[in-house]
Amino acid sequence: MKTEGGTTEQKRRAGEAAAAHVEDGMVVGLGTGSTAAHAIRALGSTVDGGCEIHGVATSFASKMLAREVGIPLRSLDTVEELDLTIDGADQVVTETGACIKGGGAAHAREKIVASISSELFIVADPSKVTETLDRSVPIEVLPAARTSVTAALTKHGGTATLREATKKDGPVVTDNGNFVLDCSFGAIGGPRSLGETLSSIPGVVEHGLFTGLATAVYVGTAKDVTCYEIDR
Ligand SMILES: O=C[C@H](O)[C@H](O)[C@H](O)COP(=O)(O)O
Repeated sequence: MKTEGGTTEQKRRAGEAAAAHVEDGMVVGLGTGSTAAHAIRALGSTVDGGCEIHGVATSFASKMLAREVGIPLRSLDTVEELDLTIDGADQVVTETGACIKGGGAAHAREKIVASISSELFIVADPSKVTETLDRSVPIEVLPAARTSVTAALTKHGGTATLREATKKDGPVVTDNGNFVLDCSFGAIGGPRSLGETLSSIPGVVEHGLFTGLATAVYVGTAKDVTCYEIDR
């Protein structure tokens, strides 16, 4: 599992602080990645303690971890709404909650789950916090559209690279059977409008720019956690 950047302790504090808000009866979106995994483990302990919740996984990885720690699951294709989702980010602006996600190629399902959640808590370590988003944006594409989408991204000022797998020959294949283009735009001044542009390109399944979704950002440090509440 990807662990670049912050320390395990920072991630654990953020994940556990967010998980502490889960209450009996909630349906909870389970994010993907090394930081969200700490929240999933904390929720497993809550279930062990008698709290009755259901989880909705955003990836095969989070589904396996949720099963391992005993969280009862509902399938994403059966739910209309969720109470709360806890998820990580590759980069986040704490003032607005805008973030880049998809370092683990899970952003398509993550965005569906976030979009139907009353609350979205982003959990992060300090290395993820920025004033301006400027990392590459992961873009999930239909395999047949990788060349046409790459050309469209170039026209929009981006430089796209097909994400290669590390322990398999060829490209990364997402849980949905698609490819991922990592597209650099430099500093992103208007993430919402860039997101709308990306969504309009035929063949794009989903992009990793999340705007207007987060309701709080939890940033864990070595000693404590800071919570930034977002007015969305
Ligand atoms: O596709 C993966 C997700 O968007 C992750 O939530 C994101 O990459 C952050 O992961 P991590 O907490 O491991 O840095």
